[in-house]
Amino acid sequence: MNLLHGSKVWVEDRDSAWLPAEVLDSDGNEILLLTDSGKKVFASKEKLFPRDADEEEHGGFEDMTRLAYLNEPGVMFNLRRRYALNDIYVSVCFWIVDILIIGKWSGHTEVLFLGFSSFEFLEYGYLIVWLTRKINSGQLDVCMSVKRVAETYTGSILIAVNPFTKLPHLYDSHMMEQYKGAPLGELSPHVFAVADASYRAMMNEGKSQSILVSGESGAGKTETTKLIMQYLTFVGGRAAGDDRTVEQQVLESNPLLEAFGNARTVRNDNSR
Ligand SMILES: Nc1ncnc2c1ncn2[C@@H]1O[C@H](COP(=O)(O)OP(=O)(O)OP(=O)(O)O)[C@@H](O)[C@H]1O
Repeated sequence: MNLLHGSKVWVEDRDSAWLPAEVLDSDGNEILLLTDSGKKVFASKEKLFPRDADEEEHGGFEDMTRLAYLNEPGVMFNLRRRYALNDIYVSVCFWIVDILIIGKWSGHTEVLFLGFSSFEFLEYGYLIVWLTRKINSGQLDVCMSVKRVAETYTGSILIAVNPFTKLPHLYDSHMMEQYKGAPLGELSPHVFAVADASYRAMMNEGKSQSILVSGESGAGKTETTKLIMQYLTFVGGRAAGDDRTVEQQVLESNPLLEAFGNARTVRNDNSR
């Protein structure tokens, strides 16, 4: 990592977890930093993370893979910025980026067609590393052209930050209508987008789908699952021969769900 005078970094802090800071002096074993709050602190090189100060200007990225540095403080800061605007959902999208490379090897023109995951591509400058390795090992003499030819969507993780407050505008019928049939990634990240994608996959492929909702106690798993069920009842309609709507049927099963395994935890007094 570049630690010249003026380099932007993240430094660990006991109260705020991470603080934005700038390098003042990197000559000694310990790096001297000036935090954004005006404090001078020393920190060892291994404990610092690079920071892109330009990204701090706007309200955060919907897709975390757009961050210049996908490190812990960068991710936390992005979530915090979006949370401050009541944008509680953020996605981490995976794409396969297809790259066409034209190069020369032993006087012959070589055309290579390669697929990189968006993570490799964005986080590690993987392509540069890969090309350098090819050239160093004599597998490529000259690289003449590199072109990004296609991007294929492969999967997505949705991160939800518990708002601990009611945000009805996020879940009303207008919102459900918007996400109905919209390709994943076209609209802002949302639990309805994930529910819709799995519903479409089930209908189109005729196969069962799974949505994994994971998090610590009190993170919002039960609320998220209820929202998924609400959305599925909205798009699912009613089974032939049953007068009850799917929504009625699911809601009728809720007291049963709630009757099992209720146990208060330190993080959640409504744990189940
Ligand atoms: N999307 C949301 N909107 C508003 N409030 C929420 C949301 N998600 C969670 N909450 C709040 O957080 C509380 C805890 O959420 P929830 O019961 O879903 O957690 P959990 O992950 O299921 O916890 P446990 O593992 O302990 O059962 C809820 O009672 C609710 O007040």
